[in-house]
Amino acid sequence: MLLTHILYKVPLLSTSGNMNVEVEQLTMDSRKAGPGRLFAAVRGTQTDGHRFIEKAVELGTSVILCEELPENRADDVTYVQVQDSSYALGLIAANFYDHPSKKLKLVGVTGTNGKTSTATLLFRLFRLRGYRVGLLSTVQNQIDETVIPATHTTPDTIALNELLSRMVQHGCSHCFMEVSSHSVVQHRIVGLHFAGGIFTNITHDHLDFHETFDNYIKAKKGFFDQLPASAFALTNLDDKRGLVMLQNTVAQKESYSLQTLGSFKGRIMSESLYGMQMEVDGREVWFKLTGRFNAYNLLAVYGAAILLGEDREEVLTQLSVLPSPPGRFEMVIVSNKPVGIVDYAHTPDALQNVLETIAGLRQGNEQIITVVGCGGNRDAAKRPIMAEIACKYSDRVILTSDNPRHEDPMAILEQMQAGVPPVAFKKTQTLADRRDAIFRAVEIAQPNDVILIAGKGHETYQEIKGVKHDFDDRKVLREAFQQSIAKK
Ligand SMILES: CC(=O)N[C@H]1[C@@H](OP(=O)(O)OP(=O)(O)OC[C@H]2O[C@@H](n3ccc(=O)[nH]c3=O)[C@H](O)[C@@H]2O)O[C@H](CO)[C@@H](O)[C@@H]1O[C@H](C)C(=O)N[C@@H](C)C(=O)N[C@H](CCC(=O)O)C(=O)O
Ligand SMILES: Nc1ncnc2c1ncn2[C@@H]1O[C@H](COP(=O)(O)OP(=O)(O)OP(=O)(O)O)[C@@H](O)[C@H]1O
Ligand SMILES: N[C@H](CCC[C@H](N)C(=O)O)C(=O)O
Ligand SMILES: [Mg+2]
Repeated sequence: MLLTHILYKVPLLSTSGNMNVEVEQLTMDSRKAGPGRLFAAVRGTQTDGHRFIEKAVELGTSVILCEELPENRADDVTYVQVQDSSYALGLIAANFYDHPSKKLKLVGVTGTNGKTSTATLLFRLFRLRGYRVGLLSTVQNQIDETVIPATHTTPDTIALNELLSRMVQHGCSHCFMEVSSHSVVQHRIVGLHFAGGIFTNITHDHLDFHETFDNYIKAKKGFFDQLPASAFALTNLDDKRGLVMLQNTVAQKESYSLQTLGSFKGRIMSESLYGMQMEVDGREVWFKLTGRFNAYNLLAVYGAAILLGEDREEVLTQLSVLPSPPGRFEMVIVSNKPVGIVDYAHTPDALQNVLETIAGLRQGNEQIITVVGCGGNRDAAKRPIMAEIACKYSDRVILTSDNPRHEDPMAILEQMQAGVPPVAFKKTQTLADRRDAIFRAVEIAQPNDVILIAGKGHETYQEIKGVKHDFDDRKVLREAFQQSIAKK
């Protein structure tokens, strides 16, 4: 595509060189630069892409997008100077791929917890309704049946537009995507045309990145601020910040609630570990999902489907057969063994929700045994809080490693231990090896107990010092159950 076409509506500060050059590929990584390519120099958290402009030029790159022009410029290279490279790159990527987001109905889900659950349920519901659908989520990206591994919750702006254009080529009518707060701040979603936005909730997370809770709220709100008037903005009225999100949006304001009157109203009538009965807009429905947090997810999915023009009755019937998304309250059951639950709860709020749900469904004197850890190189403030929550709701707690990444596992565990109240010392144990921790939980459990393995959900690896080792909580738990059967 011609550079001049790619730059349509991009605010430019200056340009130098041939503007009629053809661009065949976009990249923000100098290592992938080369002839026929545009390299966007983006300022990151670790380094500054501007430092690699020379490298990109050496590799024969045709066009450089940057905020500061280098002093020594190559004659055969075109330089485009903009105020903000990542913002400009959003517009450029949308132009380059010919605005795929306008050719399908794109719905974004944002919030601290529930994005994957809500987006995945919407994807499955619309597949069930016979549409061709796309999904961009933490667990995986999908174009109908084709799975494309995900590296981020929200892909970078180039990958995002490329995936959307593949969805359009495949004939997808809808795409449901997670919008992480990082993606809003890093302008990954600039230039996208949304048909709708959903807010789930906001609680403590990612303060390592956003620094203050206010910045974090602003990041989430930034998504609704950029929605067009043709879109719907569906918010959770029961969240303290639900209305703030919609304060400045020009989109059609809609809401859902379990507590007050919203556009979509729900009520839990009864629940068990295996499902729940809800009243949704006056209709009674049994869902395979359980827990108050899932009642919110289901209500958001129902609301979005109706706002997208689907039939109420049909939507509820189809929603009632959907299972939990992978690693979200996923049951691992081996005969005569305790109930195992693998859940991606990796924030204080999520852990509290899951444990409250389990505690609420307890029938008699079953014990709740929780295995939990916290990821390295991520928000450290949540570590003691998560340990405290685990102790509050569980009869036994095993503190273990999540993805230590580049941190010392024991140092993370010490920070978690700081949150264990003295009265809970006796019931708490620390085993840094996650496999050992899961086996230990099975060893101490009685047949009716519930074992919660929290934090990693669908993940199939454990990241230690930059290396991803095979690890799947569900498989390890199943192995532990089987070994305990074999021992008897
Ligand atoms: C903190 C963060 O979000 N980092 C993301 C960000 O990296 P960065 O801006 O820090 O990049 P950097 O390493 O400083 O480099 C700056 C620029 O120089 C370029 N570079 C660098 C080296 C080189 O030799 N040549 C070169 O051109 C890089 O390609 C980059 O464009 O932009 C990169 C490219 O898009 C991402 O891969 C990277 O994600 C890292 C891997 C990450 O872990 N991100 C997490 C925190 C994240 O984004 N998570 C959210 C979900 C959170 C949630 O809701 O749970 C997500 O959306 O996934
Ligand atoms: N609506 C909700 N409110 C609160 N907690 C939830 C909700 N939905 C799910 N959870 C809990 O939070 C965990 C993460 O859920 P999910 O993966 O859907 O969130 P997410 O927003 O996609 O997270 P991430 O930011 O890591 O992408 C689940 O395993 C569950 O314990
Ligand atoms: N998207 C989240 C996932 C955290 C999952 C948890 N298992 C961990 O590794 O901390 C993040 O990157 O912060
Ligand atoms: Mg997610």
